[in-house]
Parts: sequence; structure tokens; C-alpha cells
Amino acid sequence: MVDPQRIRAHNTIYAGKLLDIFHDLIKQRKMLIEETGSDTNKDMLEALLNMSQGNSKEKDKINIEHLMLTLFVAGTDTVTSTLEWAMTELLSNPNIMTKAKKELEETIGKGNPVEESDTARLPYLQAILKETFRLHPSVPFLLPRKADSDVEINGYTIPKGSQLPINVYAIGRDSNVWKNDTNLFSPERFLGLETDVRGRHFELLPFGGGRRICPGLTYAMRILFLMLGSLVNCFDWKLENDMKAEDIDKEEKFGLTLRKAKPLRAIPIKVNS
Ligand code: HEM
Repeated sequence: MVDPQRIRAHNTIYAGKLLDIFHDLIKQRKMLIEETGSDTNKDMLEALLNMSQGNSKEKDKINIEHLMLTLFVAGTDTVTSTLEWAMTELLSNPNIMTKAKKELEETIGKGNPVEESDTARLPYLQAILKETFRLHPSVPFLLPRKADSDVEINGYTIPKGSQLPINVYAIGRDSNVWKNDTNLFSPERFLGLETDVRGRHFELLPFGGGRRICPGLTYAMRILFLMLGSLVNCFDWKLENDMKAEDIDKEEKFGLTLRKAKPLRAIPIKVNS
């Protein structure tokens, strides 16, 4: 298995620790159900435990533990790092922050949290998220693909059976695809474009595409939109120690996700609605 960033090697230990945590959570929940005769949490774990009734207990327990591990690993750092990068770019580009605030103020009113039904009415906020994904895809390499047969692409022969890591990070900064300064954060480039993140436009694939496309896409887009919109509309933001916008550190750290090397530190000031 190709492991260009040594992710697989580094994460084996942490996966084991997380499995231990999920093991304990499932055990506690089962004890609760046995004691009270019912489960009052009404969540995914309850649904999985209900579904597993009557099946081989040990096998199902292991499956549930691994499913929780997968969703936890795939669904936490990806969302938080995208949000952190979006805020980093907005704080580094005060003119873009001002435009985003203006759109929100005019559309839903200053200080109000964003709701799901507002999505279509906030094209600039959508463009900010797309531009964040273009420059800072939280999964810089897609899950590797395997060539079913010999294939020729741009004069290169890819032999049957080769593993193909897809470098979404490089695609997002490819000057053959993106006009203007490809390293510049400019949500305007998406205004009026059809391009979305659902795997149909190969120039922007933050969630991958095809059969292995991220199953958390819809959920992730929804919560990112709500969180980013609410952070921008409900707070003004100040940098620590009078730091200037242009001094914000944007160094990247490649790991399971593409994180900021140094966490963003900013101070929220509640705005009056
Ligand atoms: C900003 C948020 C997210 C990004 C950028 C993201 C991105 C990705 C990418 C690029 C893949 C590989 C797709 C491919 O190779 O074609 C993937 C797979 C996956 N994602 Fe996400 N993801 C995000 C959030 C989530 C969330 C919230 C969940 C679930 C709660 C989730 C669950 C998964 C799972 C289970 C897979 C593996 C699918 C498979 O192996 O077939 N992701 N994600």
C-alpha cells in the first residue's frame, strides 16, 4: 500500500487508543440498557445496537467499534481544519471578511445565526468555502485508485494494477486550470461558476468522486456553512497582541489532514443584533 505521507504508519497506535475508547463507550451503553431496560440517548449508537440484536455479538461489537472509528477519524479533523483555514483566510484578508459580513447582514440581519434555509441566499459565503477547499483541501491526496487496465493519459502509460494517488492539493493550485494568481485567496473566482464540490468537476475534488466519494459530504457542507456563517455574522474578530493581518502564519502541516502548522488564535467580540 502506497503511504506517501507515512500516515498509515503513524496512525496505527492512535487508532488502537481510539478503539479502546469506543470499546468502553459501547460497554457503558450496553450496561445502561441492561440496567434501565431502555436507551434514552436515541442516537446512532442506539440504532446500531438495535440493528445488531440477534447477530453474532462479538462480530457486531467489533464492526460497531470500527464504524465509530472511521466516522470519528474521517469526520472531525476534516471539518475543523477546513473551518480553521477559512477563518485564517478571512482574517488575513479583511476586505473579504467585510464583504462576507455585508452579505450576511443584508440577507439575514447582523448578529443572527445562519440557518440551513439561508444557503442559497448566501453565494459569497459559498464561494468562500469553495475557495478554502481549493487552496486548503483537508484531504490533500484522495484514497488511492487502482488502474483496471492499461491506460494512457497525456502520453504516459499507466500499467494495469498501478496504484494512483490523486493529488487534489496540486490540482487546486494548477495554473493550467485556475486563472489569475493560483495562490491568491479569491472567492470571486467562483462567483457565477457552476463548479461545485460534489465530484462532478475534476478541478475541485475536496470530497473525492465516484464510488468512493466522501459519504459525509452533505453533512460536512451543511455544518461548515452554518458554523462559518455564524462565526462571521455573530462576532467581530481581533488578532492577538495587535498582530497584523498579513503576519498570520499560513504554514501547512501534512498529516491525516492538511492542518495549519500553528493553530489560529483570534479573539471573538460578540456583535449586537
Ligand atoms: C470538510 C469535511 C470533509 C472532507 C473535506 C472530506 C473528504 C473526504 C475525502 C477526500 C475522502 C476520500 C474520497 C475519495 O477518495 O474519492 C473521504 C472519505 C470518507 N469520508 Fe470524508 N470528508 C469530510 C467530512 C466527513 C464527515 C463529516 C464524515 C462522516 C461523519 C466523513 C466520512 C468519510 C468516510 C467514511 C470516508 C471513506 C469512504 C470510503 O472509503 O468509501 N467525511 N472524505
